[in-house]
Amino acid sequence: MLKNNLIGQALRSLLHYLTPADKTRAVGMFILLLVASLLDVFGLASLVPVVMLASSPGSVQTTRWSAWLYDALNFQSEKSFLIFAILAIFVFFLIKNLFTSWINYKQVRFTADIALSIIDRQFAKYTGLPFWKFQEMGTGRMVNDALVMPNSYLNGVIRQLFIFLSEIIIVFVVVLGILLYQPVLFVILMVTLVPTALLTYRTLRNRSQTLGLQIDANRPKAYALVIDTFAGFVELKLANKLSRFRRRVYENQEYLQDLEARAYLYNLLPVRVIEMVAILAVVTIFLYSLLFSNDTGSLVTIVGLFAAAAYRLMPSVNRIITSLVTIKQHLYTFDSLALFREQEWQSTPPLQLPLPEFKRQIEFDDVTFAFPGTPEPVLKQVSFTVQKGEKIGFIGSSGSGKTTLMNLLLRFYTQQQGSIRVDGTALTGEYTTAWHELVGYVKQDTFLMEASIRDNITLGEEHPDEQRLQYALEQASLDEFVRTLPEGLDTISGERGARLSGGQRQRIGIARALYKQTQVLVMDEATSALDNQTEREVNEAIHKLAGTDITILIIAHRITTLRQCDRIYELKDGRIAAVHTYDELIANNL
Ligand SMILES: Nc1ncnc2c1ncn2[C@@H]1O[C@H](COP(=O)(O)OP(=O)(O)OP(=O)(O)O)[C@@H](O)[C@H]1O
Repeated sequence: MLKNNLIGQALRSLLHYLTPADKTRAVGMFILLLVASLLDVFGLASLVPVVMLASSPGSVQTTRWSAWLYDALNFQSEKSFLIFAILAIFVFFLIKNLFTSWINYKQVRFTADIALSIIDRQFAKYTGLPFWKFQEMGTGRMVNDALVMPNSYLNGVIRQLFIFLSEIIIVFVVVLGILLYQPVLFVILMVTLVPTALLTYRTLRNRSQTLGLQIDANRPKAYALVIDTFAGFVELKLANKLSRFRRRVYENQEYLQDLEARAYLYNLLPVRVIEMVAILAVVTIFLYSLLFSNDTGSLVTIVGLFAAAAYRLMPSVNRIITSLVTIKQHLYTFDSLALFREQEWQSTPPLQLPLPEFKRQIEFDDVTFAFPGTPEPVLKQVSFTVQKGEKIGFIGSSGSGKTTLMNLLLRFYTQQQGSIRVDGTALTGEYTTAWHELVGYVKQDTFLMEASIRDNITLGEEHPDEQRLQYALEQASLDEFVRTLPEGLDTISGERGARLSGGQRQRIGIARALYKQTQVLVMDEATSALDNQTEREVNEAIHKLAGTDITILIIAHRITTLRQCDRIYELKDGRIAAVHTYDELIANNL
C-alpha cells in the first residue's frame, strides 16, 4: 500500500543517519510514545463511567466495579465517592500530562540531535567534494543543501514520522475499544471515516509532492539571487540594475510564497473534509431514525456515541493525513540528502604521510590534464623544473591554462598523465596534507572574513604566534598600515574586505601565506586588477619576498610584477611555448 510505502521510505531514509545507539534510543522513544498514547486514550475513556455514575443517582452501589471500590475504600456516601473519583481523574490527567510533556521534550531533543548530525554530515560531504565539482555548484545551491535541506527534512519528515506513529497508535486503540464495546459503531466509523480519509489523502498527496518539487527547484534560486545581489552590489548599482534584481527576487518570492501558501492550505483542508463527513453521518443516522425507524432511542444513542468517537478520532485522523501529506511534500529531501553518498564522491583520502624536508626542486614531468567530461586537455605534456628559492613567472593569453597549472600544483586537480614531484617524491594523494602545509596561495580576490585583520591573517587561530605575525606583517608591507589603525590588528576588515583597498587585501593574503610559514608561494594574477598605486604596494611586498628563500610562482598580466623572476614561462594552448627572462620581455616589448 502506498501509505506504507511512504512511511517505509521515510524510515529507511532516516535509518541511514541513525547510529546503533540512536536506533536503541529510537526504539525507546517509540515505546514511550506507545505508553503516552495509551494513557491519552485511557484518560478520556475514564471520564465516561464516572460521568455515567454521576448522571444516575444511586448507581454507584448497583454498578459492579464502583460498588467494589466503594466498599474496598470504605466510603460513607455516594457524593464523597464521586468527589474522590473526579479528583482521582484530575490527578491522573496531571501526571499523564507531565509525563507526556517529558516525552515531548525527549522527542524534540532526539529529533534535533538527528538534524544536527545530518547538517554536520552534509557539511562534511560538501566540503569533501572534488574541487571541480565544488566550483560547478553555486553558493545558493550549497547553502540550500547543507543547511536548509536538513531542517526541511527535520520538520517535514522526521517530526511528521513521530506524529504519524503516535496518532496511529491512538486511532488503533480507540478503534479497537469501539470494536469491542460497540461493533455497530465500529462499522459506521469504518464506512464513513476510512474512505474519506483515504480519499482526502489520495487527492492531496500527488499535488503535495508536485508542490514540494517546485519549492525545491525554486528555493536555491532565491538564495542565489540574494547572494548575487549583495555580492555584486557595486557593479549592479553602477549599471543601474539593482531594481531589476529586486524585481527578480520579488518574482521568485512571489512564486515561492504562492507554493508555500498552497502547501499550508493542504494541511488545513483534511480536518474540514473529515468534519463534514462526520456531521453528514450524524445527520443521516438522525434523519433515518426519525423518518423510518420506530426504535429512535437506540439510534439516538448510536448517534451520540458516534459523535463522541468521531470527535476523538477526527483530530488524530487529521494529523495522520497531514503528516502523510507533509512527508509526501518533502519527498524531495530524501533524494537531495542522498546526493554524493557514492564512493566516487566520498572516497576517503588515503592515509596521510609526511613529506621529507623540501630542499631542492619541484618538477612538472610530462603533465597532461583534461577537465572531467571534456575530451580536449587544457594542459598538454607540460614539463619544467623550479629550484628551491627561485621566483618563476607565468604569462600567456587568457585561457592558456595558467590557473589550471597552479591548481594542479596545489593538488586541487589531479593530472591524468605525468607527475609532479617535490625533491623526487611524486605528489600523490597521501602527501596532500603535508604538501598543503608547505604551500601558500594568494588569489586575485583574496578571501576575507567578517573578522579582525589578525583573524584574517591567522585564519582564526585562537592563540596566534605574535612574533610570526609581526614578521608576516613586515614582509607583506602591512605593518605601517596596521599602525595607522586605531584598533590595529583588531580592526574588523568587513565582509569581503569592504573596508580595505585592493592592495591591502592582497597583502593580507600574502601575510596569511607568510604567517603559515609557506615555503612555496603561488600568486595567481596578483596584480591584474590593481591600479598603479596598489600595484606598487603589492610589488613592494613581492620585492621583499624576493629576498627570502621562499619559492614563488607568479601568474601575472603586468610584466612589472615579474621583475624579480628568475625565469618566465609563456603558456599557449596548454603548452609551454617559450621561456623568457624579464629583460628579454622588456626588450621584446612582450
Ligand atoms: N572547471 C572547468 N571545467 C572545464 N573547463 C575549464 C574549467 N576551468 C577552466 N576551464 C578551461 O580551461 C582552460 C584553461 O583555463 P585557465 O583558467 O587555466 O586559464 P588561464 O590561463 O588561467 O586564464 P586567465 O588568464 O583568463 O585566468 C580554459 O579554456 C577554460 O575554459
